[in-house]
Amino acid sequence: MNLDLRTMLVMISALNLLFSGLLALVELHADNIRGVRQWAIGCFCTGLGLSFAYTQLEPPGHPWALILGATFTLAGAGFQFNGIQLFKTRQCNPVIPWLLAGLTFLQSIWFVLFYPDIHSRTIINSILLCLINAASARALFVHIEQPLRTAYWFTALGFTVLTTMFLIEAIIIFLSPANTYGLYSQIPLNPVSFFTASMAQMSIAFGFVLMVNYRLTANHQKLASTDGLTGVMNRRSLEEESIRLLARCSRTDEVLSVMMIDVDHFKSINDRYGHQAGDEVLKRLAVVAQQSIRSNDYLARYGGEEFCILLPTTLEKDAWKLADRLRQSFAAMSIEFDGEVLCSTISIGIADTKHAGLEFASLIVAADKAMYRAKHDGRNRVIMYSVHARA
Ligand SMILES: Nc1nc2c(ncn2[C@@H]2O[C@H](COP(=O)(O)OP(=O)(O)OP(=O)(O)O)[C@@H](O)[C@H]2O)c(=O)[nH]1
Repeated sequence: MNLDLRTMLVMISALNLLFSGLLALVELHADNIRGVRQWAIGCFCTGLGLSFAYTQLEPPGHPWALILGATFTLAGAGFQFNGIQLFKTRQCNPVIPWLLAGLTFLQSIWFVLFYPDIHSRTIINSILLCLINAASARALFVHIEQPLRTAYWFTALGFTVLTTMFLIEAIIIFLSPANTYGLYSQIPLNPVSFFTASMAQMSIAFGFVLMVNYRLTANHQKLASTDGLTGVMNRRSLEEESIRLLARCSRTDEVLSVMMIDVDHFKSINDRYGHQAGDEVLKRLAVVAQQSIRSNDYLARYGGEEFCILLPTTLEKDAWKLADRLRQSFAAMSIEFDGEVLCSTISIGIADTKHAGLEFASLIVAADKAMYRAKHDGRNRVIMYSVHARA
């Protein structure tokens, strides 16, 4: 197969410029997702660098095209690395692309203008590209939740191919006799490395878009399953979770408890201190409740001033102890709002699968019954369905 270097170089530089435009468009609408701008700049620099390199395919190329081609390509790889760090919400060092560009610029000037040596120049460039691409691959080969992991690893694969390719290139050029390597020389290394780099660059750009897409999907899923005021799960996702947990209970004979929590006289808090003060009480209750439960329990805002907690592998009487601790912590709390100090209490009803059955609806009805019994008995207390509320 006779691969034409010029066509490949034109294609890959045009694709990189196109991807930079695409990523710039993605950036416009990817609110809160950091790093996309760096990737757009990175692709632009790489595209520009490769366009300069193109002019070298017909000797004699202009020395400044050589120098600028390498400089922009290295800067592009640096911007891509920084974009990954920002995407991962890590600190990034803005100096990295400039440092890589500066180093490449200086060594290229030296080995092009003052001491022409294509071998040393290409080896140094290949080593720098190998290192920065290895750093990008390393940053992406991490264990994170799916489906983002697929996108990370797909992109990391592109960087790994580039790393390996530049390493092999550096070794081959190092071992080859002087004056036998050139961008335009007819050696098998050039078409192979051009083709591999083109494929890798393309998969990296696709990988970036995939990463943004999966991050946006995850953000939307989180928004759809979270209560906007308190940040805990909403009723819909609690119901989804309950289906899974109750199916496990029926398979394994495990027990599950449900806790319904309702703020006492909440209407009068709203009426006396205002709706925002009421919101603050709900937020503080969510925080205390979250701190009181285990990592495998589920807290959700069930509606208005009502919260619900699912407690897997917990009997009613054990849930009672936890609920009473939560009731006491909340009652002891003073909530400052707008110069006023508010105190509030909660009533809690508890039911478990042993007494109320394996249907989510029947568990909620039972826990609600217990909670209304707590209200009826004077509020600020915890009632178990099996003991006091079963009629
Ligand atoms: N601030 C605020 N108030 C809410 C929210 N959702 C519901 N409410 C209010 O919560 C109040 C609930 O009042 P009620 O159902 O009468 O109950 P209560 O006053 O807590 O009385 P008991 O439950 O019997 O102790 C209503 O006034 C609702 O408007 C919310 O998100 N924020």
